[in-house]
Amino acid sequence: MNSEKVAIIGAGNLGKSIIQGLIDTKTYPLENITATKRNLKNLEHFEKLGVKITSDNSAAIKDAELIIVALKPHNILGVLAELAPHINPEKHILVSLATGISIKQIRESIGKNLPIYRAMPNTAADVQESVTCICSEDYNMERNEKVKSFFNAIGSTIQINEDLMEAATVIGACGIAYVLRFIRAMIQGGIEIGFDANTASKIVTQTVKGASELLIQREQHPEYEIDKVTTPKGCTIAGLNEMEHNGFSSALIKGIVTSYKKIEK
Ligand SMILES: NC(=O)C1=CN([C@@H]2O[C@H](COP(=O)(O)OP(=O)(O)OC[C@H]3O[C@@H](n4cnc5c(N)ncnc54)[C@H](OP(=O)(O)O)[C@@H]3O)[C@@H](O)[C@H]2O)C=CC1
Ligand SMILES: O=C(O)[C@@H]1CCC=N1
Repeated sequence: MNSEKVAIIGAGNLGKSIIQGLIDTKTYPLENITATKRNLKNLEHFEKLGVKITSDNSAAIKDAELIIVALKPHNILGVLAELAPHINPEKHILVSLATGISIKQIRESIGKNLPIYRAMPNTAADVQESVTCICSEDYNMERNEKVKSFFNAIGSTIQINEDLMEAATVIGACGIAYVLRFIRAMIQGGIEIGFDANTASKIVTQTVKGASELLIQREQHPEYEIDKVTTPKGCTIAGLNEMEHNGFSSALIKGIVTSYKKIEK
């Protein structure tokens, strides 16, 4: 069990996924986690399990060491400026999850020289399968470990440079939505060729998991595994080529680049 207290400021979609993941791993005592948002209604189920909830951000960070800020990019700087008088640079470690907001902007809005990290997890935190990219200008090993250990509790972590945080947002965080849309399309195809939705979903989700595990465990290039499936003159290559003629890979790459350009830097 990790002993430090954690405040999660702005527990919306992402914040709640993280809290759910932490609850299931039991890596932090639940009474050491405080979650905030203005309307507390949909955090009440966490409170019943022992997580503290409040609308008072300054009260939430009072005893906390780790401050995880899961606010939207449009209001994070304003909320942090309000919170600044309550931030103690000797005690607090601040981790922002906000897309496109730099460490420099955060430091300027707080006006204090505290350790600031940016982290980009994804909503698979809910089931401890997030990959979280982390960057900081903090070279303190102990604090680095604390931040890494927080996100390792809900999946795995990768240390990157800040200039790659937007790219990490696109392939790691937006990536969940791209993959889910791909899965939905496969299920729809499965229904059209004969399966009921439930059975198609079971086959497709396990197939996606299996394909991922092949790459994760064997560390192979996707095309190496694709070659094993594509029988010459067979049905796989016929289908794959038809997908490519219709712009499958191109559509994905264009979508990724469009998402990337959409992030204001
Ligand atoms: N969703 C995702 O998959 C990912 C999101 N991100 C980033 O994480 C951040 C959060 O995204 P997401 O969870 O989707 O957004 P949400 O809008 O779902 O969550 C933000 C939460 O902040 C709360 N909030 C707003 N103002 C305040 C305030 N003054 N004090 C306390 N809480 C406040 C809101 O609740 P209320 O109105 O009740 O206060 C809301 O639930 C964003 O910056 C996003 O870019 C990063 C990776 C993945
Ligand atoms: O769509 C968005 O802007 C946020 C960033 C990553 C996931 N959701």
